Amino acid sequence: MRLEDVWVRYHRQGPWVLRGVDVRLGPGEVAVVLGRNGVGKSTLLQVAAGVLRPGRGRVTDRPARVGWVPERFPADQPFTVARYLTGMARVAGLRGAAVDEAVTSWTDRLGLAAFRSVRLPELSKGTAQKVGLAQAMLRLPGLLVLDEPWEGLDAATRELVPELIAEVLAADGAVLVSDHRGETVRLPAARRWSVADGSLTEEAPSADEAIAVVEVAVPAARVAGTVARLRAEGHQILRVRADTSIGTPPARPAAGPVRPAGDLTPEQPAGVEGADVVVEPAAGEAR
Ligand SMILES: Nc1ncnc2c1ncn2[C@@H]1O[C@H](COP(=O)(O)OP(=O)(O)OP(=O)(O)O)[C@@H](O)[C@H]1O
Repeated sequence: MRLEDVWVRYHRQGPWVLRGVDVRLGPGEVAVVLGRNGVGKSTLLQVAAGVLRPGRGRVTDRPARVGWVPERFPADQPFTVARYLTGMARVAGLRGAAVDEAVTSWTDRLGLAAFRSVRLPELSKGTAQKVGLAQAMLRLPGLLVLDEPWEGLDAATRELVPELIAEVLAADGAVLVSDHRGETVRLPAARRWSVADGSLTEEAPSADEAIAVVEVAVPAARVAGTVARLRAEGHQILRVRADTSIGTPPARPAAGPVRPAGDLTPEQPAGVEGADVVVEPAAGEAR
């Protein structure tokens, strides 16, 4: 997705909140939008999500499926949690049994099972925020936009946010997230975009730290999950390769043909006995 020379103001004669923002976010990338209160972070996110049209400029290559989680979930709607999420699943294009499956699985995962028949206006702010997260994830989005997602959430759900982000990234989606609480230390691999005076600047990763490469061996069946988790923790995945020379548990059944080293990608881990994941810590990570 790309923002091309994006200008935004809220009134015809009002001040420009964003002035000529030009930035690109690729598949599998996460960016954190930083800046002081009122500087325009939410404005930028709304433009990226497609809920606000820029006065000038344009957004190109936005993925078809966007998950948008506003800073405050609009809970003043006369639906129960289940009715609302069912409707949102249909809006997201799910049909038949997939609708109930998605609603059940996301309400379970976000601790909303006990609230399925509760009306939205009766929810606490934190519970309503969880409904906001659930509706964005009902169908895995190609772009997930989260405005201050940690705000008002309980500790367990705060822990879950990086996991959801990792799942979108693992499927080659992109994620944009704003943060003024410093919670995005949980996303050390994220690009950092700073908004000030209507402009966006990207903070360069610190280049003065030594980098080490760590090789990790995992069962082939767990490669995709391991890669997603390491990425979410901020590590850069350099390579995934098959390696039969590493001690294999004797009870393990013989596998199919083993691909040569270098033949695997994190997205295509199948068909090997075991695999090495070579990771490198993200720049700036404490060691
Ligand atoms: N709907 C609106 N109508 C008029 N002005 C608005 C509107 N929404 C935002 N603004 C103004 O645009 C500017 C940027 O607001 P925005 O919410 O994007 O900032 P922010 O960086 O996300 O702030 P915060 O960290 O407090 O959420 C602010 O001056 C704000 O008052």
